[in-house]
Amino acid sequence: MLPAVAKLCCGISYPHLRSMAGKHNRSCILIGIFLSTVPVCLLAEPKQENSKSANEEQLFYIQHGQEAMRKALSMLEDREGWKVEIKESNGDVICSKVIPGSRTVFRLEAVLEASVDELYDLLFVRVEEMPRWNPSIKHIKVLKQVGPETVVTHEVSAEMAGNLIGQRDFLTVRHSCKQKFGVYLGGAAIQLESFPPQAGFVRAEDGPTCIVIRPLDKDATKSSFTWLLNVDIKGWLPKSIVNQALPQAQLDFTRHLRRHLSLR
Ligand SMILES: CC(C)CCC[C@@H](C)[C@H]1CC[C@H]2[C@@H]3CC=C4C[C@@H](O)CC[C@]4(C)[C@H]3CC[C@]12C
Repeated sequence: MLPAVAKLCCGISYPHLRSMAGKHNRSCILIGIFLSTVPVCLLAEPKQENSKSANEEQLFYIQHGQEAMRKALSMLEDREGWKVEIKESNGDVICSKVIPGSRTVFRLEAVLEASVDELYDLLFVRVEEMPRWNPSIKHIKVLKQVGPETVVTHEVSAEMAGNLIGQRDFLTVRHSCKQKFGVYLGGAAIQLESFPPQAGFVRAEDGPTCIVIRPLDKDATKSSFTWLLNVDIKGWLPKSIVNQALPQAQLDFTRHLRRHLSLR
């Protein structure tokens, strides 16, 4: 349905987008169309030439990542049913929504003083360096680099005083898509036989999740940052505690990111 709508829009009212799409190569052809404030993203199937050269395993990761991004974007696109949870004085807003299966997801919207490229670099390309500037994250390792747009990562959250939840680890496929209108970072948990849950850690499951970064002003020194946090942190915990800790984790993340940006 969504791709059909998007194709229709490209063909009829966005011919420049259609011609642009042809200029993008690789598996990641994504067209964000601003039907509302959140884009509808169209992900093309990986191209034939690509699938021939990439082995099946790589294709599996790419498709898993693309699928996560597509699902997360369609959650963001649905403007119904969001409840404002937190409004910060700096303009950051977090909304929540209960999705089928009774999990609560959180959407943070913020404006960051950095270009889309800078944020892409910090949050995707140099993801392993994140624990250096974000004390909520203990460790991030890229386990597999599946082409320039897709990675498999292992993350460990930091132990925090006063945090009732405790450390978690995550195994995630992260897929990125960089295009003229901004950057999309999608992800979803995966399981790897070669990387089973570690003793002493509760393996949490991230995703389908997505971060959308778009340029705000003409000189592109500011970007809008929309982050759908959709995580099953596992373990036996009261929902009330989890649903308080997660938006707090988003605020902390954004605070650390801003501080890091201010030190450049
Ligand atoms: C115990 C609970 C409360 C802690 C939850 C910690 C969560 C919020 C942390 C742990 C690992 C973190 C992720 C680590 C890596 C990335 C990849 C990057 O491209 C975007 C941010 C993102 C996706 C982080 C988002 C926040 C994250 C999921």
